[in-house]
Amino acid sequence: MNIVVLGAGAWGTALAVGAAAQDGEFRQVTLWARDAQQAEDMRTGRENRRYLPGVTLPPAISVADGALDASAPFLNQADLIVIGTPMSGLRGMLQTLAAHPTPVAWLCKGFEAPQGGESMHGLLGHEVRAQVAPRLKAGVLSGPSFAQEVAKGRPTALVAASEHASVRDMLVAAFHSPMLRIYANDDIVGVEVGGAVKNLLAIATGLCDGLDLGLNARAALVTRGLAEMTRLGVALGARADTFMGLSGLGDLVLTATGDLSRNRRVGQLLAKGMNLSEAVDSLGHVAEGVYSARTVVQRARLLGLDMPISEAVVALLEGRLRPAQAVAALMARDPKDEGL
Ligand SMILES: NC(=O)c1ccc[n+]([C@@H]2O[C@H](COP(=O)([O-])OP(=O)(O)OC[C@H]3O[C@@H](n4cnc5c(N)ncnc54)[C@H](O)[C@@H]3O)[C@@H](O)[C@H]2O)c1
Ligand SMILES: O=P(O)(O)OC[C@H](O)CO
Repeated sequence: MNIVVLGAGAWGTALAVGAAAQDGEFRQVTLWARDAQQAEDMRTGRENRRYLPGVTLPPAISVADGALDASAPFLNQADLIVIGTPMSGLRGMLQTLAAHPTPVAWLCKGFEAPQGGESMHGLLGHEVRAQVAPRLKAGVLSGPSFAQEVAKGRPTALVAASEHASVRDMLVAAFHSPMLRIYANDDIVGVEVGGAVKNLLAIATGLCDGLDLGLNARAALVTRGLAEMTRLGVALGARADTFMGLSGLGDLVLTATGDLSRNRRVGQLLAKGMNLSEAVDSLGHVAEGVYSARTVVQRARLLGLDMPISEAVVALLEGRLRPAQAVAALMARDPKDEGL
């Protein structure tokens, strides 16, 4: 099987390693980086020192770079093309691949930043695809997964979501292995809402832990955050049970509690008094929740939904509330019934 991964950040590299390390079947993996210097460094050192240090690139990985052209031979030879960029790179990649017959999957989790001004709202990956590449057979690979653990072969379960069975099947064939279980799901709306909203909630729990508010408070945020995620997803057309799965509850638990999370780290740093741009710059990696949060709230408001935790996170990121004020605002809300 021939797999191409476009984007050599932490997660694209980890999945390239996961696919290339499989025994018993011929695998050729091409890892494309937009930065020629980074690509040369990976070729010579057999390591992605910038984004995934300490992990050796297996021989089955070849590294490509240069301007990405839809007619590049390595793209035409692929059985599966995986887009490993952040949400900010997805639209351009899908435009480039729009006429390709090969199945495509993206890895990014979030809402794209609004295109065309602040009054517009951002889109999920499948909505961007519908706009720019409607004929492309595509889907998303999501679920609880820190790149460093996958690259080291630690047990992980993911979900492959697409409306096309052929894309789900191709993702399972490409990545399912003894250490990496891939479940299939046809609810791409639910899977994408889960991946986007859990990032914002991880900022909230990072803040909660950074302020030392306690484990009770964190459990409350995770549980009521799951209710917000489900509320938004169902209103956008998802199935409620998807939020009990890997891309919903699973990824929320991982990201909201795991110290490898960059989104959680942003919340912890804000709690310590760092400003947002310093916190983001200190990561060296993307934290999608920072860029998606406003769209989560915007879309919830358009649908008439109440999402108080998400509202508090946006107020905090925009500097309208300080950390302690955000907590006070959440606790001061009127009593209500528990349900969704
Ligand atoms: N790191 C993880 O553990 C992990 C796990 C699951 C999902 N994700 C998601 O995967 C996506 C990528 O995360 P990451 O951790 O690999 O990010 P990262 O910050 O480690 O790397 C991002 C990479 O994308 C490249 N890039 C950015 N814009 C690009 C563009 N327009 N064209 C080409 N390349 C571009 C950068 O040069 C960099 O190599 C995010 O949406 C993230 O939420 C990450
Ligand atoms: O480090 P984060 O917060 O971007 O989270 C990484 C993955 O999405 C966890 O599943």
